[in-house]
This record gives sequence, structure tokens and C-alpha cells, in this order.
Amino acid sequence: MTDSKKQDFSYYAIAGNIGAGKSSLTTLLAQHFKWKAYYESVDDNPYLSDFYDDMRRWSFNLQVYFLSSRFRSQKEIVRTQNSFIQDRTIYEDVEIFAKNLYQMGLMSKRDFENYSNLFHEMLEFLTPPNLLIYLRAEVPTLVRQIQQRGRDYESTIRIEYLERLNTLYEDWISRYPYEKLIIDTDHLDFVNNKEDLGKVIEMIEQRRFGLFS
Ligand SMILES: Nc1ncnc2c1ncn2[C@@H]1O[C@H](COP(=O)(O)OP(=O)(O)OP(=O)(O)O)[C@@H](O)[C@H]1O
Ligand SMILES: Nc1nc(=O)c2ncn([C@H]3C[C@H](O)[C@@H](CO)O3)c2[nH]1
Repeated sequence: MTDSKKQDFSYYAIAGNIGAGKSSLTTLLAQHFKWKAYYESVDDNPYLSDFYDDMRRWSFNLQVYFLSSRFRSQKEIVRTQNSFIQDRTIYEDVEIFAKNLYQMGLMSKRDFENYSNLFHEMLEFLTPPNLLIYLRAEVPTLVRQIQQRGRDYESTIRIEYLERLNTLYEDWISRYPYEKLIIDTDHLDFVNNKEDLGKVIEMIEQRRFGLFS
């Protein structure tokens, strides 16, 4: 890789609970900074709707599907060596979602161990983002935004599920060892309010300056 190519490469990722605003912010930042955007598999996901119908039956299948599709995105991000922003990271698969399903008894011990072992085999091939942006939101905000988006199959999501995910997110982000920026979004409407979007961009600009100067 040449030096100029190295400078072009910046990999940003947005983490956060369901409905926190990751996809929306990914789109807005990709437009603003002219980064290529990577989204998670939702509309073309073969398991998601079945999973919300019967989590116990489909948890392992869905987690393996997300793991493989996020690993593919990661490989491409690193291979292409461009500037990217990714909607949700591979770390959240195991640290948040699979762990929660196991803790809730919706994934068996042997499936969780099998899945975690696969993730740990992949770990050495992963490049962490230059900056991880964590969107923190309280459960009432998440509920409002999930309802506003109105995906049919997400109507089965329970408050307890979101609360558990939020607890795991807080634990994970406090341990996350690489560069991170935490944004409290409960009173920040970067979707409809340009001034709020400007505040988010400003926070990222400040961190970018520190990271790449
Ligand atoms: N800060 C915000 N203020 C007001 N509305 C928001 C905000 N962030 C997102 N929204 C709205 O909430 C809904 C969910 O947002 P979005 O799809 O971006 O969430 P997400 O984090 O990508 O969700 P998922 O985890 O399911 O992929 C959308 O209708 C979006 O317009
Ligand atoms: N179980 C589970 N594991 C994951 O790794 C994962 N990643 C995203 N999702 C769900 C949340 C939204 O409904 C929808 C879009 O984010 O997909 C997941 N669900």
C-alpha cells in the first residue's frame, strides 16, 4: 500500500441498540463526508422475520447469518482501502445479541459456545474501525423510533429485550479498547434538525483531527 493510499483509508462504524438511529446517521455522514456506506442486511435477510416470530428456533441461524455477512463487509472494507462508514459492527453480534439470547435462554449453551468459538477464530482477521461511534439512547426513545419506522416483524420486540440489550451495550462500550465516541441521542434529532446534525458532525470532526493529524 502506498502512503497516499494509507492516508485515504479511514474506517468509521456506528454502534447502538435497535432503532438508535445508526442507519440514518450512516446515510447522513456518508453524504456529508463522501464516504462509502455499508449497511447491515435487513430487507434481504432470510431469517429476521422468522427470528422475531420464534427466537428460540431461529437464534443460532440468524446469528451465524449476521456474523458471516458482517465478516464479508469487513473483508471488503479492508481490501478496498477507501473511506467507509459501517452501520453496526461485527463485535455487536457476539458481545450484545448472541450473549443476550444465551442469557435469556433463547440460545442453548452448546450453540452459544459453537458460535462464540467461530467468532474468536475470526477475531485475528478483523481490523477495528479507526473510530467507533456509539449512539446511546434510553428505551422510551428506542421504542418511539422503532414504532415510527414501523417494520411489521419488530412489533414483537419487548421492552425487556431492549433493556437487556442496553445493559450489554453499556458494559461492552465501557470495555471497548479502541477509539470511541459516545453520543447521547435522546435530545439530538440529527434526522430532522440540521443544527443537531451539525453538532454530531462537529464532534466527529474534532475526533478526526486528533486521529489523523
Ligand atoms: N436522533 C433521532 N431523532 C429523531 N428520529 C430519529 C433519530 N434517529 C433515528 N430516528 C428515526 O428513528 C427511526 C429508526 O432509525 P434507524 O433506522 O436509523 O435506526 P437503526 O439504529 O439503524 O435501527 P436498527 O438497529 O434496527 O438497524 C427512523 O424512522 C429514523 O428516522
Ligand atoms: N438477534 C440479532 N442479532 C444480531 O446480530 C442483529 N443485528 C441486527 N439485528 C436486528 C435488530 C433489528 O431488528 C434489525 C436491523 O438492525 O436486525 C440483530 N438481531
